[in-house]
Amino acid sequence: MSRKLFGVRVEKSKGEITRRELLGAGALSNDFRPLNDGDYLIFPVADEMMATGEYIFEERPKKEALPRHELIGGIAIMQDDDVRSAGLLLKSRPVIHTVLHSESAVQGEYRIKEFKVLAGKDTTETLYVEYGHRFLIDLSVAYFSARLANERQRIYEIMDENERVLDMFAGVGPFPIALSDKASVIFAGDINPGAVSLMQKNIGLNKKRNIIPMLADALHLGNILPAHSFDRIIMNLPMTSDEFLEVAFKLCKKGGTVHFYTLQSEEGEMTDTLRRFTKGSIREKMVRSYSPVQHHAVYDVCCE
Ligand SMILES: C[S@@+](CC[C@H](N)C(=O)[O-])C[C@H]1O[C@@H](n2cnc3c(N)ncnc32)[C@H](O)[C@@H]1O
Repeated sequence: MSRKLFGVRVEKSKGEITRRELLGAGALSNDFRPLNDGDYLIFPVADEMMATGEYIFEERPKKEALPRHELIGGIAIMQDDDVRSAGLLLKSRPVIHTVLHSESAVQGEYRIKEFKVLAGKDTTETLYVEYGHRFLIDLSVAYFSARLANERQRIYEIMDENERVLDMFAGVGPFPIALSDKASVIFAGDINPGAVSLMQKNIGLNKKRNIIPMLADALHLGNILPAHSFDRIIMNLPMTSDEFLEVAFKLCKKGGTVHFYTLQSEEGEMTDTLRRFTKGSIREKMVRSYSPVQHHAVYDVCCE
């Protein structure tokens, strides 16, 4: 829309300084575009006293607020089934190639969501980069969330060199790949063949030589791997990881650490359960809020 407004006409060489002065004085009508007039610029102003005349200005197009979304590589995931907002999101950043609507919560043994394509390329695959590591992700095949990126980095930072690590629910391999530079070896199991296949590709993509991917039910790991042989064990299956605690503490060395992830409503909810397995220290930390009544927590548990 165009409108007749007061304006200040200045030489182009003085354009930037004038713009800043008008902005600083609160006089610039920023909803309208400045006019280009040969060697001059004309800024729209609210104050007649400052004006050099009246001019016709074009209104700037209003930026629409983008819908809430989670970004994984080139895929934006929206909670709402809204095709129009998905179109805005797709155009907002060149990196976004697909906008999905998550039609379900994480579900089933493989912890996968159902997705519908709202805009862009018809795919659930993308390439995601986290702290310099690259991951092939296929959200319809295996679980992945970028929200634990800082948590993976936290564990990397507290680790010692040459640790033996076990990830019992490794998915496409984000924890093993994030930790591999410090570890001597990482055993990484998952029950989902699709996740293990992507994990193998991700190990190759990041040229890691010390990760052993395993297609395995974590319940059987106590029969496959030597007892008390790991310095650090990752248990990221928040809904049901308590069912695997016996196996984890059988495999953890004395003095080693189990990182136990869970969904809970109150702080300390799992402390008594964990106390059954160790006399060592139990430290709890909130990872992120999950729903109005639950949060994702991690317990760093020392095996004694
Ligand atoms: C919440 S996801 C976490 C994946 C990965 N750690 C991450 O952060 O992206 C849990 C994973 O556990 C796997 N899983 C579920 N039950 C399992 C079991 N009994 N044994 C091994 N893996 C299992 C699922 O297939 C899924 O990939």
